[in-house]
Amino acid sequence: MTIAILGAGAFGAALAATLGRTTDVVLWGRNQTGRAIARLPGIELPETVTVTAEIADTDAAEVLLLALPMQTLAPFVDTHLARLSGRRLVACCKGVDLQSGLGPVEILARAGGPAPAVLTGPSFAADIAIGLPTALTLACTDDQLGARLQGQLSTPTLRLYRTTDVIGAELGGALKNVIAIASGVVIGAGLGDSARAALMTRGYAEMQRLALAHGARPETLAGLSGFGDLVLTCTSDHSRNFRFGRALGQGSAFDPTTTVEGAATARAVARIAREEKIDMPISTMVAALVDGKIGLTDAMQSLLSRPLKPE
Ligand SMILES: NC(=O)C1=CN([C@@H]2O[C@H](COP(=O)(O)OP(=O)(O)OC[C@H]3O[C@@H](n4cnc5c(N)ncnc54)[C@H](O)[C@@H]3O)[C@@H](O)[C@H]2O)C=CC1
Ligand SMILES: O=C(CO)COP(=O)(O)O
Repeated sequence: MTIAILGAGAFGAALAATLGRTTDVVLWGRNQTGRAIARLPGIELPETVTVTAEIADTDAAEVLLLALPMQTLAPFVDTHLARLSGRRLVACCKGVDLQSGLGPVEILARAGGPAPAVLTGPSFAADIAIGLPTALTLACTDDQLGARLQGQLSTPTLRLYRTTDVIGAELGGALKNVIAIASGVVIGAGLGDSARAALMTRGYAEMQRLALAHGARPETLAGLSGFGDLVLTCTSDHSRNFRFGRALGQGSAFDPTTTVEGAATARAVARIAREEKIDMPISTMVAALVDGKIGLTDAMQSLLSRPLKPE
């Protein structure tokens, strides 16, 4: 069997590195030259991985993993619709499309193939690539297909759990990035670990509020794709979302070419919360901070002065 990975960034390359230990992989990057991966330096891909800049090389693969930044997914699918049509697709991105408010699986469904899946959960690319133990969620509404993918995409060090709750898995992965930015802000502004714990907990409450309103199951939010990834991303210096928030909190510069999924997703979530009247104070504040519509002091004041209420 051959698996194709579209997107030779950090996550795509990490998946290629681990999947290449058990199967043939084609890793496609739009500007890829040679085998070195710019976004994941120092990783040597196994011989089973073909690295290419020619997208037609992915045409024979049984499964296609799309490891692209969320805001590029919809235009990518539209551009390559004929090529993706009817294929077995797995989204490997975390976020909400700013333009449409859709998650990655609904966007992949445009290609009209078997039920698309999403692979999400707590994992840093660098950890997966060097074979450190990692557990992720594979979500697919078709459980038979999900079970097949679970087997095909698990490796000795990458353990996949399965669910049919696609909405819950997608929203957990999208929303935790927004809360990770907020956690970074708290740490960057010197507010301390206690404040971060409070923020993560209240952030988790608002993740659940939005996800359950959209039909997610609570146990999915409590699993790897929700709680698990929230913990990882809010507490680790390896997270780009956390580091971006920390730079905001410190008032320091941040490399604008870094992929920070939570920034656009915060804007999308703030809009959804407003339209659907769902109380999402932290995500709304992150969107305002990212867009420079509010300063740090006002943001903190506004969160701390909310009416007291039962937990
Ligand atoms: N890096 C990590 O540790 C993890 C990342 N993810 C998710 O994976 C997704 C991708 O992130 P990374 O690989 O980390 O980002 P990255 O910044 O390392 O790489 C993104 C790649 O996408 C390519 N790309 C951008 N726009 C494109 C387009 N229009 N067409 C084709 N290629 C395009 C870039 O050239 C780059 O190679 C994100 O949604 C992220 O949340 C998920 C788990 C772990
Ligand atoms: O999603 C991730 C970990 O699960 C990667 O986090 P960052 O995108 O914040 O680096």
